[in-house]
Amino acid sequence: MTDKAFQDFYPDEFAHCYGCGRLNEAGLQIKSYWDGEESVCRYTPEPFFTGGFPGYFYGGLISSLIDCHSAATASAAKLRADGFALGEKPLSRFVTASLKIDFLKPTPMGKIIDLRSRVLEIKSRKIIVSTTLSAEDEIRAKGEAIMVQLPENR
Ligand SMILES: CCCCCCCCCCCCCC(=O)SCCNC(=O)CCNC(=O)[C@H](O)C(C)(C)COP(=O)(O)OP(=O)(O)OC[C@H]1O[C@@H](n2cnc3c(N)ncnc32)[C@H](O)[C@@H]1OP(=O)(O)O
Repeated sequence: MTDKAFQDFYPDEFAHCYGCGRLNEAGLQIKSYWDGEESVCRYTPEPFFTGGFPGYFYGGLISSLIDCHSAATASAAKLRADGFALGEKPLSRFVTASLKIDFLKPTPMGKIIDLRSRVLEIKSRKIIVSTTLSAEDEIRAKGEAIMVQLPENR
């Protein structure tokens, strides 16, 4: 058992992403954890991440959160599928091959954003992750990401 996040187990060279890199001081530094078969991430948007209407969250950041949480979920799911626990070996790095976002309802600023992901498919280097983004207990956006594991030599 560990209270560390998935992103804490990325090797340093893969820890500079704007959304999830723990070594990117100007980044969002999101943190993802297992909750049974789902992964979770909680984030409160900074006030300047406002979208086209005051009081609502910028859609590009919604996409970023879903993207980075999905990538971390893919990495952790691969480790788990290979029979290892978090911390037993560094996570493999997955990158986004495809990302589809449905914006279902506006997302209010100033509220905790709750991301939940499930793995739909693991096939060799490819993992498909489905994610919901909620605020105030309502789903505001959904995403489906195709994540591909970087080959060792990249
Ligand atoms: C320190 C060193 C760092 C070095 C980092 C260098 C790289 C950094 C790059 C990251 C940047 C920074 C990080 C970010 O910012 S992540 C966000 C931005 N993402 C990127 O920049 C990724 C750019 N794309 C690529 O590098 C390649 O296209 C990847 C690696 C994704 C796949 O190319 P690769 O040749 O490896 O894989 P493959 O062709 O054998 O496909 C494998 C499987 O995936 C399926 N598939 C693929 N694409 C799609 C698609 N669009 N829709 C649906 N499915 C797709 C494909 O059908 C197959 O499935 P299946 O047929 O087996 O079922």
